[in-house]
Amino acid sequence: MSGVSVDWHRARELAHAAGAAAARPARRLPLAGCDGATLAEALCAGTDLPAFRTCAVDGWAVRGAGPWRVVGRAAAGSAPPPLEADGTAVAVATGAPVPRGAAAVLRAEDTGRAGDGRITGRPPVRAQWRERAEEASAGDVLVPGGVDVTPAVLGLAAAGGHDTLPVRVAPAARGLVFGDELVGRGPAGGHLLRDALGPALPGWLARLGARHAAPPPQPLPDTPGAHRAALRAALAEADVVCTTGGTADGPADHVRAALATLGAAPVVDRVAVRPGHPMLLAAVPGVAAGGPRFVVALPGNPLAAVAGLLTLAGPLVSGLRGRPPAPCGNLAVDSAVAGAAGRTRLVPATVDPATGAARPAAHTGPAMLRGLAAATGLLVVPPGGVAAGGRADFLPLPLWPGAGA
Ligand SMILES: Nc1nc2c(c(=O)[nH]1)N[C@H]1C(S)=C(S)[C@@H](COP(=O)(O)OP(=O)(O)OC[C@H]3O[C@@H](n4cnc5c(N)ncnc54)[C@H](O)[C@@H]3O)O[C@H]1N2
Ligand code: MOO
Repeated sequence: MSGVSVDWHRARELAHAAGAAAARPARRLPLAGCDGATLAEALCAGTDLPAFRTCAVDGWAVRGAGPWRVVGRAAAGSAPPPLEADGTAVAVATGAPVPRGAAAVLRAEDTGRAGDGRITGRPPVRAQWRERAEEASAGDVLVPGGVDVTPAVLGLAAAGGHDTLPVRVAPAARGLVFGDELVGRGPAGGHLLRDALGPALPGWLARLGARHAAPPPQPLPDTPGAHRAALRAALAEADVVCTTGGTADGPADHVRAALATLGAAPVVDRVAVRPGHPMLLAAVPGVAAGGPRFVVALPGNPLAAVAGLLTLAGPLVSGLRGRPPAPCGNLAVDSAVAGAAGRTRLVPATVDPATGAARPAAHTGPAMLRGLAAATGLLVVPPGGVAAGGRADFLPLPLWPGAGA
């Protein structure tokens, strides 16, 4: 595989389009299986919310002027007796239907008892009930399609009377870390380096909106055979496979050759960006029914790998989930940042809460994670650089599961 470096913004568009074209059809799943999926259609209220006029306090539903004679009791979940005469009251619980004929509901603590046992008190100015349909009428759109199913959306769907939802489930993802020089535990030292990507990949993929089954990847050998075998196995179970290392053209860089043997077709091969230039997105047809699967090959330098994740894997996963890619903001930048000749530069940065300006982090070399760990986004610096006080695009880091990029 070979190719001309693709512009950074264009690479994100191509990755998103590839994902969107391969998005699986929506499925109707029980609520218990929908957390973290994407709502495929608008969620509409199946009933009025609330479905009936509901007591908002524990106390007394009354009719006419007091004092009121107690004629019955309405527990939550049971049909209340009606109030048929002025001067009568029914004991009500929060959540019970307001009895027919009630003019008011009084809080228990605002009432007393007359000597003959009748209820005394003054009806409140504000109704102590929830009006039928005050939150929504049956058929109203509660949540638009295309958004994340969060626990709040699940609760709302249940309140609206739904047992299932039409969703696109999060694509399955698998990370593969290659490098003979890597150790999976303990300190770096001698000629060995601690793997900084295996522990991070599942979390990054979850934040992009994909599911990574445990356990985190462990380092694999830098051999053509190990690449082929690991890619084959991972593609059999995951929609998106993210590899790290072996993307350059050195003697131990095997990912492109391994992908060629699997019949993979490049979607984006090398991006005009620093760090992360040798990144690759390829589609692998025919591995499973229902559309191609994808390999995102990320460079081994840790910050370059994250740059690749946000450039290619983020928009790809958003497309597969039936969502748009995360938009870049555009911020003032509080100090000058040099450009990289002919390439976009991605620089970890924070946003100054007082001024709203982006502040480039320190320690942002391709092999460093220190600047990224403190950052909330990547500043997208054009090839000509940006002057202090100038403006640049800013891609927020996905910092919570499903946030997307
Ligand atoms: N002759 C060329 N050399 C390089 C080029 C090039 O175009 N021509 N590109 C450079 C760029 S840019 C990058 S980025 C890297 C890409 O390297 P690879 O994807 O082939 O990755 P490796 O060579 O395996 O590793 C690079 C670097 O990162 C360290 N590494 C790898 N994996 C991990 C990990 N999981 N945790 C921590 N560190 C890791 C590895 O030890 C190397 O130091 O290539 C440049 N070279
Ligand atoms: O992509 Mo590399 O990280 O520019 O050094």
